[in-house]
Amino acid sequence: MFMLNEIVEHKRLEVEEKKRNSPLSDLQGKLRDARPVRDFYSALKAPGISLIAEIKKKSPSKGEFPNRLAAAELARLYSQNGARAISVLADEKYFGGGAHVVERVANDPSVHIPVMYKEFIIDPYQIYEARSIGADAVLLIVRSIGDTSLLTEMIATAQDLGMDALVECFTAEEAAEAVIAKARIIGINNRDLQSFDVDLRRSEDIRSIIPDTALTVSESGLATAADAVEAERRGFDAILVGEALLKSNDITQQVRAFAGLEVSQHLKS
Ligand SMILES: O=P(O)(O)OC[C@@H](O)[C@@H](O)c1c[nH]c2ccccc12
Repeated sequence: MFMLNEIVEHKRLEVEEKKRNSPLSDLQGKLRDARPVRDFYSALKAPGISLIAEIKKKSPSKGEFPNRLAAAELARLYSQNGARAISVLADEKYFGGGAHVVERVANDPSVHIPVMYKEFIIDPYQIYEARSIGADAVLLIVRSIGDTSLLTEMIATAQDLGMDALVECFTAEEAAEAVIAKARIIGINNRDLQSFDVDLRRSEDIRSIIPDTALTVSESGLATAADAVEAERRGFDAILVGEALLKSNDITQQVRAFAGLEVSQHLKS
């Protein structure tokens, strides 16, 4: 079975269990006490390429990442070195994250940049969960939602709660669907979640069909700061980077390089 299908099937069971343990009405009650929303859209729109730095322990394609820092420490390091937003994996089984990890990062007093709840969202319930634990944005994967009217409803739900949605696509058809569903931020995943192949060029072709009214994010497989410069040159507003930061033995330096704060050695001369 393709990996994305397997994850989504498992997610349905998880969401049913979460709903039994804390019904939607409980989450709605918690919304009042959630920390105020930080503006993800404006963070990405700021001049220059915006780095969304990711926190995850492992992934189905890469296994465990060597980094040993706790999530909140990583988040502080990201935010102090030029990242404009943080993406935290909420999925536990496949990515080693969890809602509690998102909650810890989003409520850390030293983290001042917006936090995205990175999850395989298939039910509006998860969007309420994201806000109730202090997240500022959610990821919506067109392929796992699989229905334009549900996608439209979920984008609206996120916005009603004051959050933004990063709507992720793999193909031109999915990008067109995101536009129809009124996505304001559209991510193009360079890695196919079924085959795991990374193709940075394909995302440029897809980007060209997205109107300028939406912000665009190049996601996955960016390996060096030169890839960030290239994404900017191709007109992307932001990049989403995980592995290249998490496996670096100088994370501070690597974050600064992707954020455009350091000129890399070979460009200096
Ligand atoms: O670690 P990378 O290759 O820099 O990729 C980060 C991010 O784009 C990737 O984790 C991702 C993008 N979309 C997803 C959807 C689900 C899980 C993971 C992802």
